[in-house]
Amino acid sequence: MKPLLQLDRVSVSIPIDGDPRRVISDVSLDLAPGEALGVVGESGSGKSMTARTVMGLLPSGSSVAGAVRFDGTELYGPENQGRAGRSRTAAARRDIGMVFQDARAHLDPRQRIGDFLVETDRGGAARKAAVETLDRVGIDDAARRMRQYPHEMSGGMLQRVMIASVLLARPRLILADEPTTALDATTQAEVVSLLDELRREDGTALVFITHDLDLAATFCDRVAVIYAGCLQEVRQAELLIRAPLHPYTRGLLASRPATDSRVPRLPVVPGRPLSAFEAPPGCAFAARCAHAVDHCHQTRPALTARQGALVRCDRLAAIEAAPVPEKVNRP
Ligand SMILES: Nc1ncnc2c1ncn2[C@@H]1O[C@H](COP(=O)(O)OP(=O)(O)OP(=O)(O)O)[C@@H](O)[C@H]1O
Repeated sequence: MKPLLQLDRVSVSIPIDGDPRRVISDVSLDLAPGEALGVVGESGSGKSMTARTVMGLLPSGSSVAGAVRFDGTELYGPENQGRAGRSRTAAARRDIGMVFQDARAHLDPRQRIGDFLVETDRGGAARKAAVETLDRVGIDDAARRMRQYPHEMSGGMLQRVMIASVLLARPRLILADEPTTALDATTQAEVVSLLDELRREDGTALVFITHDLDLAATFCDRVAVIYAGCLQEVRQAELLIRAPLHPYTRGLLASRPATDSRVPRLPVVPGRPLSAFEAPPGCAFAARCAHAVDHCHQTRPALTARQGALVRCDRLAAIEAAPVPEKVNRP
């Protein structure tokens, strides 16, 4: 099937303290219409920047190499030049919605929910659609809620409002960037189930960005694991959990808490995660990898097809001899 979203060897640099710094390194990913893709990695690995690249929300002075295509239209790339290119890009992006981590930070505290959802010059039909959509995302008494301000609602409700605002634009792709991280565990589960239900009903594709590999694997068809701005493994979700290939994926799985989702996550994988611009020339993960040999520190592995996965590791033959890690219980 023709991909809806395609990242083709995408690298991104943003200005940090005045200098261009690489935050995404050579990422290639395809997403089919209606597919849910989890993007998982530790803090600073470039997950948000990947979504921001697709949305055109990079800081000014950023540069993008490679190509990003949405439904055949280049959002970045050699074809996307000049005024005509920019207007095609803007039109294509109207079919993409984004849900951010902290809904409250994206809402104007002085604006009523109804005015946020419906531009003032739009008529009664638009208001009716907004009320229906609030109802659909599980907000009771939606007509009354339209008149309320953000401070009158909980974080979970505001995230539902954000989801409603995205749905009102009838997107074909939703980018959800840690949409539940700011919420308590019960509300988290409700919001994730809601996103899952809505996208299945509407046939919308979803990119679900999270630290939580289990959560991504539960709700997504495939999961991409990213480290230091670089795609390390992408695979069908169930297989990735059951038979991870990359040592980093194995490490993420081994260091998750056993069952209780209220327990804070253990620090994943010993050592500190790196940003792309800090990564050494060889394998970005080599410094933290128990299987690394000299070669790994010198040569960056290519993304290679293996057992239905794409994986970036030159030591797989050696690692396959090692057992899949068990869950580690809390001390
Ligand atoms: N506004 C910014 N100014 C400077 N550096 C930034 C900015 N935003 C992100 N970065 C840097 O870009 C790199 C990638 O960050 P990104 O936010 O994409 O990571 P992430 O995987 O989404 O992390 P998190 O889970 O913490 O949100 C990191 O090194 C981060 O420090």
